[in-house]
Parts: sequence; structure tokens; C-alpha cells
Amino acid sequence: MKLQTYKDPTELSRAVADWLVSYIGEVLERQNRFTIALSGGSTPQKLFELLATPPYRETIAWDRLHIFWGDERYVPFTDERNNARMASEALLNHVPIPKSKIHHWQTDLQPEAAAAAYGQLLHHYFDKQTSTFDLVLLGMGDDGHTLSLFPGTEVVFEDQAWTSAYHLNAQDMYRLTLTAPVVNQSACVAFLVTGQGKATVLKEVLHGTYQPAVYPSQRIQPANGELIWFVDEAAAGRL
Ligand SMILES: O=C(O)[C@H](O)[C@@H](O)[C@H](O)[C@H](O)COP(=O)(O)O
Repeated sequence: MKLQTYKDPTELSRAVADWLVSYIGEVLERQNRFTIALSGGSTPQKLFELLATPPYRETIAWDRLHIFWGDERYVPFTDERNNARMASEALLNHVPIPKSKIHHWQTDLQPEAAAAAYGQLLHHYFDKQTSTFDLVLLGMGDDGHTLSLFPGTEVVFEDQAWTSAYHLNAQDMYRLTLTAPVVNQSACVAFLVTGQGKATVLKEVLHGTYQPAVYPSQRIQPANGELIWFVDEAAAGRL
């Protein structure tokens, strides 16, 4: 596990963008595609907007990327809470990725059907591979959740299915999410965590007792892949 600390979200986003250029370039030297699962929430928005500007817009081989999401709120694409909508507005509408390589969770299906369809898609992509995603970008909530694996939910301990749909009572909303197994088989997982509000939970997740029911982010432990935490000084304040 690597922990990299930056002064603020702006510096962090720049560093992650530069790292992405080199990591994507390195992977595309040895294979013809790069599969990435994006996170939702607010933290990655600055990164996405930066990637849509020079030099990143010109230096990344966007047409060889395949875009997925780690989780989705069960709301229409047009809803401002939709993760795919945020990424489209901040990045995907501004770079040349074929629509056929952008894989939204189908929130027009029933929740369970949407999760099943996404799971089939992932098995189609990864069943014959030694690992799943080349990269999974994750955020972490101030309660220690990641993806839509929230404290106290059964999905945190799912160890077979790659996707799940369930009603998140705390938000009175269905959530569609990847599970720990498919993320832990990826080649690389990168958490982006910023802000003082996450300092206490980050300390617990990284250095506290292993209790994933309380801190679901602890379930993310790639079996063979790399795990990198990109954090700013405010979030790292209790480490
Ligand atoms: O759909 C979501 O909300 C995300 O996938 C979720 O796991 C997010 O990464 C964390 O909630 C952190 O969100 P912030 O970046 O907004 O703090």
C-alpha cells in the first residue's frame, strides 16, 4: 500500500492526473485497452475537469479507454445525483471516447436487473483475464464507506457476486454498486480522499482495528494489485 500526501485538492488532482498519464501509457504499451472504474461523489470532479484540459486531453489515448463506474445512485442519468452524469459533464463529453466504451449502470431497469446486467458486462470483459479493472478510482465518505458499501450493510461482506443492488435506508434510495471481490481482483486501486472531515475516519481505516462493518473501506485490499491512497494534508491530519 502506498500513501501519497498533497497540500490541497488542487495539487492532489494535478498529481493524480500526471500519474494517470504515466500509468495508462505503461499499461497500453503491453495491452490494447485500459479499463477504469470511476468513483462518484464530489472529490474526483476536479480531477475529471483537469483531465478534460491540455495537456491531458491530448496526451491520453482516450479511444482505448473503457469507462465503468464503481457505483451509481438509482436515479435517472438526467438527475444531478447521477455519478455518470457528473463524469460526463466534467470529462467524458469533452474527450474522444467512443460511446460504445462508456458503460453506465442502466438505471432505467429495475435495480436488481441493472445490477445483474452490469455483472454480466463485467464478466464478459474480465472472465478470461488475470485481473479485473486496470484501475478502480475510489472515494471514501466521512463514515468510512466506499463505492456504495455503507457501514452496517450486508453488501459489505458480499464475497461472490461482483455487483449488487439494495435499498439504502439512510438515504431512502436504491444504490447500485461493485462489491469488494471484483475490486480486489483489479490491477490497481486508487483512493482519492480530501478534507479535514475525513481525517478521523482515515486514521481508523488505515491504522485502526480491522472492522469493515464499521469502516467498509477496509474491505478494499487488492489480492495482487496495487493500492494507492492519494490524500491531502487536511485528510492526513490525524495520521
Ligand atoms: O456514489 C457515491 O457517492 C460514491 O461513489 C461514494 O462512494 C463517494 O466516493 C464517497 O461518498 C465520497 O464522496 P465525496 O467525494 O463527495 O466525499
